[in-house]
Amino acid sequence: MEGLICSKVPFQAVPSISSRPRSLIPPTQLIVRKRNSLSAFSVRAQMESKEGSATVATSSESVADALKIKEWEVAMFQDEVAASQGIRIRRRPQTGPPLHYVGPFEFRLQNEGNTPRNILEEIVWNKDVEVTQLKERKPLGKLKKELENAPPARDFLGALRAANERTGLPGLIAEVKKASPSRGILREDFDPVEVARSYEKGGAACLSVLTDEKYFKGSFENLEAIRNAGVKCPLLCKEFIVDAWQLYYARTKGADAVLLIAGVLPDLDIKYMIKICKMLGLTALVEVHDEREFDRVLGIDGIKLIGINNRNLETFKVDISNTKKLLEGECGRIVRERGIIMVGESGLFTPDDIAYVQEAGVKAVLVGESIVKQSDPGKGISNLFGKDLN
Ligand SMILES: O=P(O)(O)OC[C@@H](O)[C@@H](O)c1c[nH]c2ccccc12
Repeated sequence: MEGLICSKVPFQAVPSISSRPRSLIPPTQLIVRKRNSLSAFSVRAQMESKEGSATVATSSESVADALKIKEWEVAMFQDEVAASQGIRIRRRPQTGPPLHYVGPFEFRLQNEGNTPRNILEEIVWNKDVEVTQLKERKPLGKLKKELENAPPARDFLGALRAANERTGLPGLIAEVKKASPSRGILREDFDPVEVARSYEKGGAACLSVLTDEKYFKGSFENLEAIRNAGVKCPLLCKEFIVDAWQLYYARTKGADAVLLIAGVLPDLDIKYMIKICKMLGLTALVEVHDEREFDRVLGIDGIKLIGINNRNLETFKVDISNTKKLLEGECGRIVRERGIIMVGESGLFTPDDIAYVQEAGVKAVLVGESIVKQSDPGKGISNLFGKDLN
């Protein structure tokens, strides 16, 4: 199948794809290859001479091809819907449709769509592959059965509210975070259960446990171990959710809450996932980074907890004034009216930072780096708040 004979052929030069809406085709580099060992014609000729089973093979081959094309079209459509909502993250690489046959040639579209545009997109593409493989090993039916043995879901939102009322300070979601793509390794001697216990002792209301392995060096084993160690703080499964299957999985591993990132998930996905969360007893923390995401999320019923990430996950830029800016606008008025609990996320290091986001209107904060780096993470909490939370 080698023998690249032509590239940069204008898109219009290819007849059989012209029925596909042009808007779905990204800037294109067309790769046309001469088919040798498996030319469509030669295969067909061989099939015709053999008949019987060979004919079946041809038709199942074409069914598989048709399915692949459909899958590709659905994926493109999914991205188009997302883009119409201002979502820049594409759910999976746009490798183009499967190979098409034009006379003695086959072609495939190749373009910059095959390379992730930023780290968040790379993580999401990786997650898509990871989840597909996990699902094959443990289909939803099997997973649902495991729910029966899961430890009960605890009240994440209630714990944040209670902490806020008790201390007069934002309730703390303390993050069990070994590393991140932007900061590298945060804690060399990383014992997740030890860190979790220390956070609990230091007065954290809830914990966030990173479960992504590849980019954050987290794991579901960590989540499970913390839950099984008897830590009382409700646990947020900090994962890049791209598929409802992951919600069930998180629950079987002992999660009480999950993160839904508005910059990744279109409205319909968020709506659907919120419903499943409710069914499973999971609290959804819906994360936004800008006004447009905030506005979209407020158009969805049943959301009780929204996080404003001060870190742009596409560029890693951190700016805590983002929380203030977003809460000053019309969206801020709506959340106050509806009594939605707001969480200030990322980049919080000092008592002044905490006071600043509290002033902006958050009733909870999500903190990782500044406390996980301390030799005693629980002590890191009192340094962060400027007082002992107990
Ligand atoms: O370590 P920090 O700057 O205190 O940030 C914690 C948390 O907000 C951050 O880890 C985070 C917020 N949203 C996310 C989404 C995915 C991965 C990580 C995150």
